Amino acid sequence: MKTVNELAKATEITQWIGPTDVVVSALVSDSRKALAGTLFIAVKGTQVDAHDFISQVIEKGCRVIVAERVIEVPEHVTVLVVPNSALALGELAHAFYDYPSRSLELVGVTGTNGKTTTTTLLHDLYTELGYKVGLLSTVVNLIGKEVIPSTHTTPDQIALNALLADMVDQGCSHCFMEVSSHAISQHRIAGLVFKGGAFTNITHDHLDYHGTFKEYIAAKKTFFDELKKDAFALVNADDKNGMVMVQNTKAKVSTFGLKTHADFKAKVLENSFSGLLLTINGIELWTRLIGDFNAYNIATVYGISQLLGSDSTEVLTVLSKLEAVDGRFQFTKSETDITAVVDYAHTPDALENVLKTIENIRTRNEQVITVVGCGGDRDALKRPEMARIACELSNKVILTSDNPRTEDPAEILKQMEAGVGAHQSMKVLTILDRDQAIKTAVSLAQPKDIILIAGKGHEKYQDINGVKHPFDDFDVVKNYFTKLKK
Ligand SMILES: CC(=O)N[C@H]1[C@@H](OP(=O)(O)OP(=O)(O)OC[C@H]2O[C@@H](n3ccc(=O)[nH]c3=O)[C@H](O)[C@@H]2O)O[C@H](CO)[C@@H](O)[C@@H]1O[C@H](C)C(=O)N[C@@H](C)C(=O)N[C@H](CCC(=O)O)C(=O)O
Ligand SMILES: Nc1ncnc2c1ncn2[C@@H]1O[C@H](COP(=O)(O)OP(=O)(O)OP(=O)(O)O)[C@@H](O)[C@H]1O
Ligand SMILES: N[C@H](CCC[C@H](N)C(=O)O)C(=O)O
Ligand SMILES: [Mg+2]
Repeated sequence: MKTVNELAKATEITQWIGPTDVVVSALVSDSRKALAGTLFIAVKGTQVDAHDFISQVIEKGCRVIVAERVIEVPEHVTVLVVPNSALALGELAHAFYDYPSRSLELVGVTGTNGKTTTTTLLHDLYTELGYKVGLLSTVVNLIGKEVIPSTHTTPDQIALNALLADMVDQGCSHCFMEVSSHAISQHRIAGLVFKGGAFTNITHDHLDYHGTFKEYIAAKKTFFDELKKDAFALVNADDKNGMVMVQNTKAKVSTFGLKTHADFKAKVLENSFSGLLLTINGIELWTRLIGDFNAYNIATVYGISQLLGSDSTEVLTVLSKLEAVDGRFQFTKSETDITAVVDYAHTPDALENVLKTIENIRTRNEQVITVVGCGGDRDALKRPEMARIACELSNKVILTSDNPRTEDPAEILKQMEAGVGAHQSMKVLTILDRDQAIKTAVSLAQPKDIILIAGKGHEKYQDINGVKHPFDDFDVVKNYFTKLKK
């Protein structure tokens, strides 16, 4: 419970209409969840403008409304007019939950790829170091070992602050969280105090939402623009937009990388199906993670740990024991010696990295068979690109469905096929049903071949028209492997 007076201190209010001493039991931004005593914040979204629901929530008993314009309400209702409701929602939610980020070492990781991997490694690292740690990620949210299912990469303002408050209540010292570009644009992280932020990389994704690559960069950069002076900003020195991210930051800037000079510099010595041997700032380290891109992730994690003041030797010892994240280069072998790799590569860059990793670590001239699709209601421009990359770096490609969501999967596949050059088309099969596509890959594979199943990684469902049908790439391929005769 909080009074409007207390809450109002947390955000800019341009006009205040009505009573000031009202008690608020909860914050709500979805009219369907409004109850008597709750404060309703009207946010204009991509589908609807919640200002249209204000009279409905007043009927349900809301006595306080936060809105972007003056609205006519009964006398007993308070209206707080704010310049930006989404921003106010973040700041008010932070205040409502007693400013939880101030009591945590909160570190945010942004970038196109590598957020889940780095934040999860950080969670596991700090847990091993003896701390109770929170994690907010695409795969799962964790408070220590307690699992809270994840619906977004970065939760909305209310859910996010409620989770951070639970972390504080349950004695967490740190929280590592993914910061998606959608979250930055929608002010889901407004009001939070970050101990530091890290930038992994930026490549083609989400242009459906941000419009242009320039706008996508600008959205990510805002995160660093808003870090405080005593925070750290760790960026990828090898990414051409790494320094762009921190052009206007007040935070203390450090870099990591493999190719150019960097404060935390990694060098890959060996790369195989059992892991990576690398050096970080000259110290040798063995990790179970696979692929050069994971050397970047390890360098990010190591860099953050040093910026948080942890002991370098202790950190490196633990890092060498950590397991890969679910659905990230997760592999299994059939009794007939076919390898299947399940990976969450759902962007052109990630797909290229994973296929190049396979190219580097395969020992003989095995065939690489790639099964890949692209999600519906997401950036369509990456579809032909991903098909082109799959063809260039595989011996055989099976184009299939990912999460079509509300789109026609056959149409998505046509857009992917447009990326396949005439000289490559012999390599390509299109099989809409993902289960059948995986089955076909298994039947085409010879002993020693490698099947890459890309795009869905850890996901346990296929979203078709809003219905989540149980589906797990790893289980499906393992099942077809068991049916193979030796
Ligand atoms: C495109 C997008 O990001 N949409 C997010 C956005 O929804 P929106 O702007 O479309 O909202 P809207 O439906 O127009 O509604 C506007 C407001 O009206 C309210 N409303 C709506 C209906 C109603 O009856 N009553 C009502 O009050 C809503 O609660 C909302 O406050 O705000 C919602 C509330 O925070 C999010 O749940 C929703 O995420 C959707 C489900 C989504 O799929 N988002 C994905 C793209 C996303 O956010 N992904 C990133 C990761 C991307 C990556 O890097 O891989 C993530 O962080 O998860
Ligand atoms: N540092 C990296 N650079 C490039 N590609 C990477 C990197 N780390 C992981 N990948 C690739 O990207 C895929 C997604 O990795 P991860 O889940 O860690 O990224 P993410 O940023 O959390 O993605 P999302 O935006 O969906 O939350 C992996 O399966 C792998 O193929
Ligand atoms: N966080 C990403 C996940 C994409 C995963 C892929 N399987 C798809 O459905 O496109 C997104 O929401 O765009
Ligand atoms: Mg993620």
